[in-house]
Order: sequence, then structure tokens, then C-alpha cells
Amino acid sequence: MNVVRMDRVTKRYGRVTALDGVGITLAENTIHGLLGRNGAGKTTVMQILTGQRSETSGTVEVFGRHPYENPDVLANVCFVKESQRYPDKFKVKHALRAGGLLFPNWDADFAASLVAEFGVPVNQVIAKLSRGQLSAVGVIIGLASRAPLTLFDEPYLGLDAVARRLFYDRLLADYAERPRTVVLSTHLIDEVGDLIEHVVLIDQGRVLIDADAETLRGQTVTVTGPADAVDRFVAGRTELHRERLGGVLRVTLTGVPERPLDSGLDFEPVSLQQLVVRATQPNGRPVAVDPGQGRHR
Ligand SMILES: Nc1ncnc2c1ncn2[C@@H]1O[C@H](COP(=O)(O)OP(=O)(O)OP(=O)(O)O)[C@@H](O)[C@H]1O
Repeated sequence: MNVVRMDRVTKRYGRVTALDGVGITLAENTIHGLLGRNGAGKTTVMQILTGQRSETSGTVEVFGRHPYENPDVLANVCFVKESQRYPDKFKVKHALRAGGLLFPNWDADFAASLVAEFGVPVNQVIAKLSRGQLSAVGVIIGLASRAPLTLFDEPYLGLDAVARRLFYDRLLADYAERPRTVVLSTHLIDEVGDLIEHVVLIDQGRVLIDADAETLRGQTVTVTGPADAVDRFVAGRTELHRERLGGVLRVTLTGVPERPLDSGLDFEPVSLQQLVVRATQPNGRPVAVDPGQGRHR
């Protein structure tokens, strides 16, 4: 079942077209990576899905209904963002209590264990927390909400590497026991590469890639070799990027299920981060990859 459906969604802010005909479906019980360069439109997508902004045109459905001012939909949605604001005098414990009131699946024991693991002072006024502690509060609320649709818009930017690892580990462990639909928007792609089951890559307001992560990883390679031999191999395939150094050509391709033996060409695997960089850098080329539904091991 799909939890989210966006069809031909456009969002304009005055003269700026932030989203330009976006079509996305997010499957139930899947961890999605919502990736793209600065200003690509990721936050706008998440704001529309969580009823914080309305689309200029197109169709938006979350759990089958439009999310805007729809309490039935929004009770099942948790949106955690880096710039999250809290009332001035709120202490951490107040934010956690609010989480318990807002989210039907809230797990107070889980929240308490995360507070201890992240070392967040619950009696501290939120405005006086360090940047990392503030990020930890968002992450704790996102995890303990157990919302059927949980979106994280880079809320862990303030966390140090150890705390980020803790977040990824707790997310994966909890998700394995209680699957839900998660959207992670991040620029730390290598760090979340193993978590992501489905990739949505947005560039300049358009969806470039919407594909099962495992398939994408397995079918994306960089081929290097003599220019004419590489050109013969890549003919008719979907190119993400090419660079030429003298007589040597290096092309990153997707949709390559098998590497031919004895071709005299060199095939290198491509990480998700490399793929995103190559697909979105100015001489990268848009790709269309068949969407598939993946699940964790
Ligand atoms: N309130 C606004 N008014 C005008 N333009 C806006 C507004 N919010 C976003 N934009 C523009 O819409 C585009 C998409 O912005 P958005 O915040 O969705 O990108 P993003 O992918 O989340 O970027 P980042 O990775 O930098 O957070 C950008 O060009 C941005 O400048």
C-alpha cells in the first residue's frame, strides 16, 4: 500500500518554482531517502506532505486524504526538522510530554531510554540546550512518536558522529520491530546508505530518480577504458555522467544488471553518494529508473 501519493505537484513561491510536476509514491513500511542538492525542493515536499504548505497545483494524498488541516491524517504523521521551534519556556520534559499528547503511538519508555542514551538534560529549558542536544530532542521525539509516517528533515545535523550512529542504530532496530514509513532527508548520504530502502532524488524541483535502493546500487557502475570501447558498451544505456581524460573514457551508468567478462573494460561499483553527485552535477544526465519496492534484509 502507498502511504503518500503526489501527482504532478507544482509549488511556486512567487517567481520561484520550487516543485515542477513532482510525482512520488511512498510505500508503506519502507525507509525512503529523499535526496538532492541545496534548494532542490526536499523541504517543500515534506512541508506539503505534513500540511505546513499547500501545493500550487497537482494531487497530494497522505493515507488517502489531503493532509492540509486534516487532524486524522496529521495524528499519524511526525515531521522532525532541524529548525524546530519550541515555546520559549519549554523544558525538554515538556516537549516529551507534548509528544505523548500528540502522537497516538507515543512510547514514553522508549523516549526515556533515548534521553538517557543521548544524554539530554530533561529539566533544562530547551532554549538553553546546545545545538547537538537540541537535535537530539528532535530525533528522540521522531523515534518515540512511532508515527506511521515519520519524516526527518536533517534534524541530526547538530549531532556528533557518535550520536548520529546512535540515531541510525536505534532507528533501524525500532523499525525492524515496528515497521513504519520513514523519510530521511539528508546530505550525509554515505552515512545513511545502508538504511535507505528506496531512493527519491530531486533536482531543481523535479524527480530524477525514484527507485529501489538495492536495485539502483546493483545496477549502477562506472565503466572505464579506451574511449571507443566504452562508447560501444554504453550505447543505448542510461548515462549519469561522463568524463574523458585523453583517450580514456569514464562513464557512470545505471541499468546495468550484469558486467560482461573479458570486455577489457574496468567496472567499479558506485556508492549512493557518488550516484547522487554524478546525477545532479551540471554535466550529469537525468535518469529514469524503474521504481521497485525493496525491504530490509
Ligand atoms: N518561503 C519561500 N519563499 C520563497 N522561496 C522559497 C521559500 N521556501 C523555499 N523556497 C525556494 O524553493 C526552492 C526549494 O527549497 P527547499 O527548501 O524545498 O529545498 P531543499 O531541497 O530542502 O534545500 P536544502 O537541502 O538546502 O535544505 C529553493 O529555490 C528555495 O529558495
